[in-house]
Order: sequence, then C-alpha cells, then structure tokens
Amino acid sequence: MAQAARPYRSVLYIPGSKERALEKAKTLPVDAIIFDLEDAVAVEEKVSARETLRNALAEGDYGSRMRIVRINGLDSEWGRDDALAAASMDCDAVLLPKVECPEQVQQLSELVPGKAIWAMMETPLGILNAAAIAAHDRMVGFVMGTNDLAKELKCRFRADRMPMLTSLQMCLLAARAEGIVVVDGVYNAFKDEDGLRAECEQGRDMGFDGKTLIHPAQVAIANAAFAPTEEEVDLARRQIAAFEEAEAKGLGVAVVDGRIVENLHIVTAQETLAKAAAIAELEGS
Ligand SMILES: CC(C)(COP(=O)(O)OP(=O)(O)OC[C@H]1O[C@@H](n2cnc3c(N)ncnc32)[C@H](O)[C@@H]1OP(=O)(O)O)[C@@H](O)C(=O)NCCC(=O)NCCSC(=O)C[C@H](O)C(=O)O
Ligand SMILES: [Mg+2]
Repeated sequence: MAQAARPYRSVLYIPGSKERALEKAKTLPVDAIIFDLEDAVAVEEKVSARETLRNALAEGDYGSRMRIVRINGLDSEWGRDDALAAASMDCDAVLLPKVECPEQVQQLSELVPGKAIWAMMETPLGILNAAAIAAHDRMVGFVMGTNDLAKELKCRFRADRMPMLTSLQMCLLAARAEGIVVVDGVYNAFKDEDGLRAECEQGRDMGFDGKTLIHPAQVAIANAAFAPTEEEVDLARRQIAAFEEAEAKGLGVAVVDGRIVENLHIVTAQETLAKAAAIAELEGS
C-alpha cells in the first residue's frame, strides 16, 4: 500500500510487558500499534519487556497493522539498549519519546539502521523545534504526547483543549510541511465514549491523520471519526466527474452543490478516494 494513503485512524498503545494485551491486539481492527517500552512499563519490567516484545513480534500475526516500538529516552538507563534491541525486532518503526531536537533523531538513527523513525512531540522545546525535527531525513511520523505536554505546560485538561491548540497546530504545520504522518494524543477517560468521539472529531477537523488510543474500547470510535464518510466519498466522485466535464468544455471551474470546484479541490477529492480505498484494502486483508 502506498505510504501516502496508508490509514492511521487508530494507533493503539500496548504495554510491551503485557502478554495478554499483546495477544489481544492481533484481533483488533487497528491501523497501527505502538508497542510501548516507556511509560506503560513498570521500572522492574523494563528489561524483561524487551524480550517479551521481541518474542511477540517474532511470532508475527499482526497482519497489516503498522508495528511501531516506543523505546525509553536515550538519556535514560534503558534507552540505548532498547534501541539496539528494537533494531533487530520484527517491527516497522521506532518511536523516540520526548524529542527536543534533530540531533536526538540523528543519534537514534545510528542505533537503528534502516528503521523508520517516529517522534513523540510532548515537550515545549520539542514543539518549538518541530519543523527541524520533521525535516530529519529518517523522520516518518509525529505522535502528540498530550499528557506530558499538559504536565510541561502546566495547563489544565479542557474539553476544547484550548491551552494546547498552539502546540498541536505547530506540530501539524511542521508535519504537513515535510509530508510526514501526524497522529493526535490519547484520551485518558477510556470509558467516556462521547468525550472520545468529540476529541476525535476535533483532531480530525484540525487535520490529524488519526488518534492514539489506550484501550480496545476506543478503536471503533477513532476508526469511524478518521475515515471519509459515504457522503464525502460521493461528493469527491461527483467533484471529479464535474471537473472533468468542465475541463472538456475548456473551463477551469465546475460547480457542485452550489460550490465552486477548482483544480486544488480535485487534489483533496482524490486524496479522499485514495484514503477510502486504502481503508477498504486494509479491512479486506
Ligand atoms: C488502561 C488499562 C490499564 C486498562 O486495562 P484493563 O483493566 O486490563 O482493561 P480491560 O479489563 O477493560 O481489558 C479488556 C481486554 O482488553 C485488553 N486490553 C486492555 N488494554 C489493552 C491495550 N492497550 N491493548 C490491547 N489489549 C488491551 C485486556 O488485556 C483485556 O483482554 P482480554 O482479557 O483478553 O479480554 C489498559 O488498557 C492499558 O494498560 N492501556 C495502555 C496504557 C498505556 O499504554 N499507556 C501509555 C501510553 S499513553 C502515553 O504515554 C501517551 C504520551 O506519552 C503522553 O504523554 O500523552
Ligand atoms: Mg509521554
């Protein structure tokens, strides 16, 4: 599947130490999994989690789900060994937490040759350096770490997320400028479906590719929120058809449902159709 169209609607964290959850994930309709060695793993299990995770990944069975391993920070006592272990794991990418500058990405890239690199964006300095971090040639995706970010900003959690909108948008700008993936932070109240749906819809409207999740109960809501609706697919098809008809008549503009359609809208319409096709392919596989 083309990387550009690959869906990242639902990106589920799984503690690398929890065998039952590692097993359960093989049955969940998630687009990507973050196998965590960082915050979800207790200090006493940091070392053993590496082997638990290596074995789970070696067994395979994660299908077409993107497999991302989140290591501990390279300045921690586990980070370097996590990175060296991840380098030989059967995974698609390595996720570095609390990235603050491109030099940290470079340091990781030398430990995990050939692996794609993702960055947790979750500190004030990291957010301020988002453009330079996104521009690193091994950088493939950003994950918003909204819990750490709230802690560092000393802001409150609000339903409208007003205190962190600037940070979210700076990372979106950086990611879009470099053409990398960007997924939104987690919604901690995992039993609150309405709250999660509202936050997914906000993230989708802002431009995020999907949402990071902490519990299986959150998957269906994120998958629905970040997929094009039937109406959007229908509109995209009609826009393309109308524009082709207009072009055949030598016109540069078509009108659909009372709104103008120009070349640039066709790019968005084609992206909508490509995303819908990629989701159908993923769900059919
Ligand atoms: C939040 C949880 C601790 C709840 O766990 P639990 O009480 O076991 O939930 P359930 O009994 O409802 O579980 C039902 C079944 O689902 C499986 N399960 C639960 N969670 C997951 C999961 N994340 N992935 C896969 N499977 C999962 C259970 O094993 C049960 O299975 P079964 O018995 O076979 O039916 C728990 O959900 C959890 O630990 N979640 C992950 C927490 C986590 O990863 N936190 C770190 C990431 S958040 C973060 O750090 C973001 C960022 O850095 C920031 O700063 O914001
Ligand atoms: Mg964090």
